[in-house]
Amino acid sequence: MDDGRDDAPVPAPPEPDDVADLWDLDDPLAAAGYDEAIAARLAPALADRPERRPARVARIEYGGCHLVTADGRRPGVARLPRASTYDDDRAETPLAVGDWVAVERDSSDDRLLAVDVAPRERRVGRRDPSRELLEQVLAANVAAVLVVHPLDRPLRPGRIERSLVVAHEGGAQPIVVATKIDLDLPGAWQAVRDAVPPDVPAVAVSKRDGRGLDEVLALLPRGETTALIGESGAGKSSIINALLGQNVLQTGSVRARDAKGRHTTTARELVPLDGTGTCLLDTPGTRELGMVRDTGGLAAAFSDIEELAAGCRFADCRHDREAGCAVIAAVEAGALPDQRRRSFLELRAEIEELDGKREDRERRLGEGRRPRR
Ligand SMILES: Nc1nc2c(ncn2[C@@H]2O[C@H](COP(=O)(O)OP(=O)(O)OP(=O)(O)O)[C@@H](O)[C@H]2O)c(=O)[nH]1
Ligand SMILES: [Zn+2]
Repeated sequence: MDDGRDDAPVPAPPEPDDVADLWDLDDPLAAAGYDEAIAARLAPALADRPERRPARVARIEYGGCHLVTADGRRPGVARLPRASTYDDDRAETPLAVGDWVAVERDSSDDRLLAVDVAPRERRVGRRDPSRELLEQVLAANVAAVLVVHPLDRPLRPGRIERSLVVAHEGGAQPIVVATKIDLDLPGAWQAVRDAVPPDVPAVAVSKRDGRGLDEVLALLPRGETTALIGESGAGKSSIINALLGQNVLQTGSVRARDAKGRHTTTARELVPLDGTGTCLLDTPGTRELGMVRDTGGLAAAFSDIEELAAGCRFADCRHDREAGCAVIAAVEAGALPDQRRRSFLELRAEIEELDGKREDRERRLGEGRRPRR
C-alpha cells in the first residue's frame, strides 16, 4: 500500500550549508523583505548606534540563531534587554523566527549579537503548550499562512477551522493547501473543502506530479513572508522544496534514511523564494494549536456564520438550539456544512473558557499590577 512516503530516488541529504547558500544573493536583506517600513520600525533601536545593523531571524536553535544580514545568513546569539527599546510587551516569546532585529558584532567571537527586536506586525501564534494563558509565537511578520493538511490522514474535526482562526487572529491571510492529491483518496479533498469558507482559497497539490503548485505560488503575497503550519508529515517541507525547485529542507524520506535516527524537523526556517522579499517560513509540526485570545480572529475565520447570524431572530443568538436561528436554518437547508457550525461553537467555547481563566487570574493578581492584555 502506498503510505504517502516517497519511493522515488532519494536525494542526497542536504549539507548544513545548503540553506545558508540560498541567502548568497546580491541583497540578502531585501530578499528577506527589508524595506522602508521595516527600517522605520527598527529605527529606534538603530538610532545613534553606528555599530548596529538590521537583520532578520532566519532560524532559532538551541543556544543560538541564524540571522540574515546585508552579508548573508550568519550564526548569531540573542542577548536581548529585559525591557526592549519598544514598549511592546514581548515577555511571551522574546525572539521568534521572522523577527527583525538590531545586531552588533560580538567582540569575543565571530557571532552576531541580536540586541533588540522590532515590534511584530503580524504573526502566527498558539497557546504555549506549557503556559496556557500565554502565546508562543511560531512565526513573526508574516502576511499569509499556508494551512497544510495531508489527504492521506483523517481530517480531525475542527482542525482546519482552528488553523484559520489562528491565522486571522495573527493578522495573516490563510490559504489552505491539501497535499498528496496524487494518492487519489476518495472524499478526502471534499472533506477539506467543507471545512473552508468561500472567502479562503483552498488548493490541492502534489509534489509527485506538480499539481496545484503554480496556483499556490500565485497566491503568495509578493514581497512578504508566508508561514507554513501543519502536523508533522503534512508535507510542509516538500511544498517549500517544490516551490524552490530544489531540495533544501530535509523531508521525511530523507530523514527516514538518516543513520542517526533523526526524524523531525526542529528548525523553523526562513527561506527566500526569490530576491524580492517573498519568503517562506517552515514551522515544525504542530499537533497542538490552542488559541490564546480572540480579538476578531474567530469572526474573521467564520465570516459565513457571521453573515448568516444577521438573520437570527435574537441578536445574541448562540446558534446552538435557539428558535429562529438562521445558522441552523442554513445547515438544515444544506447551505452550510454542520461541521463548520459545530467547530465554531467548540472554538468559541474554548476562547470563553480562557477568557474566564484570564479574568480570574487578573482578579487574583489584584490592583497595583497592570494586567496582561
Ligand atoms: N504521495 C505524496 N507524498 C508526499 C507529498 N508531499 C509530501 N509527501 C510525503 O510525505 C512525507 C512528509 O513530507 P514532509 O514534507 O517531510 O512533511 P513536513 O510537513 O515537512 O513534516 P515535518 O518536517 O515533520 O513537520 C514525506 O515522505 C513526503 O515524501 C505529495 O504531494 N504526494
Ligand atoms: Zn443563530
